[in-house]
Amino acid sequence: SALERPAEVDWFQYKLKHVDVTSKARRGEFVTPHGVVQTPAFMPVGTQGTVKGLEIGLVHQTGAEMILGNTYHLSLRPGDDIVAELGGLHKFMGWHGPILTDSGGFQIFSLAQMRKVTEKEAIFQSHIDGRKIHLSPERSIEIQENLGSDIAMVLDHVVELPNETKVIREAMNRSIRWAKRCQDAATRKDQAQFAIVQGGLDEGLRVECAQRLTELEFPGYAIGGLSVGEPPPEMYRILDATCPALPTNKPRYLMGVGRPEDLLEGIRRGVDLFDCVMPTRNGRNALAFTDEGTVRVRNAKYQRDSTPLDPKSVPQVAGLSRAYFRHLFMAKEMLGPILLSLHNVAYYQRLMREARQAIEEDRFEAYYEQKMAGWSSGG
Ligand SMILES: CNc1nc2cc(C(=O)NN)ccc2[nH]1
Repeated sequence: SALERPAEVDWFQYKLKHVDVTSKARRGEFVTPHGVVQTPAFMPVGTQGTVKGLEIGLVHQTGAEMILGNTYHLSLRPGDDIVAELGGLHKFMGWHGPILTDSGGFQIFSLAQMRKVTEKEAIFQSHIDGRKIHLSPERSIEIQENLGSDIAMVLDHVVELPNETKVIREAMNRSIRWAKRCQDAATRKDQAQFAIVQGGLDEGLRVECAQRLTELEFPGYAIGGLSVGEPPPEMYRILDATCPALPTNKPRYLMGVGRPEDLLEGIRRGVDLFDCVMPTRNGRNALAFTDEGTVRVRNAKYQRDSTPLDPKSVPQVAGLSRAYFRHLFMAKEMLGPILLSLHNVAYYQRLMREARQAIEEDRFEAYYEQKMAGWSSGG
């Protein structure tokens, strides 16, 4: 209702609240029509209108404030027209907080078969039934407006790495032209578009791309085309070059990242927002994140281990033994993937809460050192 929705005038204004004196870590917040997002923040991925394995109330319990939906998947099934007819994605999945939808650019590169990219659009075959799909900047925005997300990502041309500089530059230039076309295609005032910086692992291209997209004055900026197999230090090198080239009064979103250590490495370089399938995908595959590193709960050494997986986890998990988790996965019980996905998403949210607190108290570097030491301790 109007009572709960923040005033329109505040929508999508990023407020930089504090910069940690020991690093480039930022504490901020931004307002969307479905609520405020405290940053740094991690978005659980809800690809097909569900954060896999988690009833939506559990997603809320973890402390997540914004979730991600995939344009490519939802447009194929059930269809963005059907979601629109049923009141939009918030109502469809029962999540009434902020939603960010990606544009499909990454799925073209990572998922679809027989793809062809022209100046007009990307053409590819559905991975569900092989149907030919045309995805243009205009169509991507139309889908995201049908879904009714609060933040829509522009459609960009993601190319695989490593690649020739000429190919990366041409894809980057096309992505900038497509970003403008997305801006021109917008019809909803209650949806903001974030631009996406591309440019491969070339610092010069990344800075040029960031500058040219900044001139188009988007409310937020993503750094895309990373975490696609490059060594982590290469990703950090690109962040070192790209973050300073982006406006300080707009959110910075690192797409598809990452492991807990990648989140802290991103935050200390000035990144505000993350999304990644790792907490849920690894949860389904019996891998738990803890302050002492990852725990493969199927490992035989846990067969008689009465110790809790993580005493600081959510109540549903904190009292259960490692032996019980091993049993659930060995017995292929559904509860295994469900509880470990819940634990991992809650772990990522606790990490973000601790990071926000550390930035406010100007001790982020010390917090970073302490977490890195714990993760490499092999607990
Ligand atoms: C898991 N790695 C990973 N890299 C990504 C890059 C993009 C991107 O550039 N979209 N335009 C999106 C999601 C990603 N996930």
